[in-house]
Amino acid sequence: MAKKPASKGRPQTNSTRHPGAVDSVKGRAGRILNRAARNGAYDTAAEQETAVLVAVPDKRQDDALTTEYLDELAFLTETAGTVPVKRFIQKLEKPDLRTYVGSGKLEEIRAWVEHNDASTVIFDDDLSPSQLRNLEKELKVKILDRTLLILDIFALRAKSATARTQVELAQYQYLLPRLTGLWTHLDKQRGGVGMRGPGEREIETDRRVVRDRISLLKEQLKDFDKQSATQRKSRTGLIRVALVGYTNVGKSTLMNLLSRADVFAENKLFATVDSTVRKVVLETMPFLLSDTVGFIRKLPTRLIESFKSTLDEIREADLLLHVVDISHPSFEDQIQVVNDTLKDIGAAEKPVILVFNKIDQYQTDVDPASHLHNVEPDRDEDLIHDDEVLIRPTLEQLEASYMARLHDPVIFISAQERLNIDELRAMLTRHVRNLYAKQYPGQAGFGDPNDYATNGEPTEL
Ligand SMILES: Nc1nc2c(ncn2[C@@H]2O[C@H](COP(=O)(O)OP(=O)(O)OP(=O)(O)O)[C@@H](O)[C@H]2O)c(=O)[nH]1
Ligand SMILES: [Mg+2]
Repeated sequence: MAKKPASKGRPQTNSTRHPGAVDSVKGRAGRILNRAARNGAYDTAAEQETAVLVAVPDKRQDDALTTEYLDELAFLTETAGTVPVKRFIQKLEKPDLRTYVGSGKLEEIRAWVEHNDASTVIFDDDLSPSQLRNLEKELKVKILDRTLLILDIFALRAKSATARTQVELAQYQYLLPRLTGLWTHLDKQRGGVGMRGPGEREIETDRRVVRDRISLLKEQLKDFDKQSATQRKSRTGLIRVALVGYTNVGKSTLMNLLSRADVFAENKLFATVDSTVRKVVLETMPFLLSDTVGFIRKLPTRLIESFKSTLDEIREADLLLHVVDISHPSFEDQIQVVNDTLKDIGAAEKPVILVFNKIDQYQTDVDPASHLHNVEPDRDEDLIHDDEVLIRPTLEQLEASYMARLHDPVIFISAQERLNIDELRAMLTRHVRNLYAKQYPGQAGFGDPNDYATNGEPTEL
């Protein structure tokens, strides 16, 4: 039996957050999207829901890694306001082309879902349009994949017009190839073989409506880009520093600390979707500091690209503060994901300070499955041992090895407990000063805080 989730006190989410489904796309396309949302096909948070998590690791994938990936999926699920209750794992050479898992495992999942009345099944990889359709048909509950789940959290978090437009664009781009399948499916249901429902031409018209919407959103984003480019021009003459890193590592906490700003920080994934820029003054030297959206593994490049305006903050930075949560069991993996993403967006060559955060929380033995505790394991797979702990090197050992190994400057801090913050400030000051000397030689302006009329206080830009 599944452990029933405690739903009391959990946040209730009851909106259909798919954007165009309800209010953006008019006409038949809107109605069809709307119906899809009502059917639950793309609605990720109709009410307090329970979710089954499914992973299909590569046969060679390490079991501890599978646990960590699933743990992250459970954390994402919780962040989206859904309670993960059960996990299924199937090791395969390659996911099944038709239904992602094999037919035996699919039957197991179906039986469990039916017996326990779960409302959603979430897959840890992206599903193809036909996999999504087949799984919906077989399991008869809402099917989500990783991208859709992340998009849903983005939609929940995005506040600024730019961020909302970026999320909406990403959602439509995700949806477009899936519409064809969805409609064919609905049409078939209605008319059966040889049905004379809406013909190809009509479907094509509907798809065009969605494509038009995508073009419109792209145009809007271009306007936003122009505005922010103008804004950025007015800020020339100042060195730009960007906080980057995996999601939930403490970027916003550090931003608040360094700039005395009030940026939303929370123990949830993707607390920050909008980027924030502040002017910070250290030892009378001003510079710009921006807080950005966190990265995560398996984020499709297409999705990253719709966040272009946000990522421009990173691309145009003179220095990156790469924040790492050293207390996380897979922090090294996370560093790699961030470096790969930086490469993807063309920001790999920038100077970096590697900031290892959360040293207060560092333990030598860690549980790699903190979010999976109330999630019933897959009994058929002997992969996850709940009492499994990882034994790690001491913080001193790690510090020594990272200091020796990396070319980039490294610092170990706790933003929350304010450990080593003065050292970080000093390091940052040194680097920013050098950048000024290099980029604005002969310009001594930053020595006088009055030049910038900030009175030493951070300014919202
Ligand atoms: N123990 C500990 N917790 C920290 C530290 N720094 C931040 N946190 C916590 O970690 C969580 C995430 O912090 P955020 O500052 O929101 O992280 P972020 O990198 O901005 O996250 P996203 O915007 O979601 O990508 C919050 O609950 C913080 O309170 C630290 O030094 N030690
Ligand atoms: Mg943040």
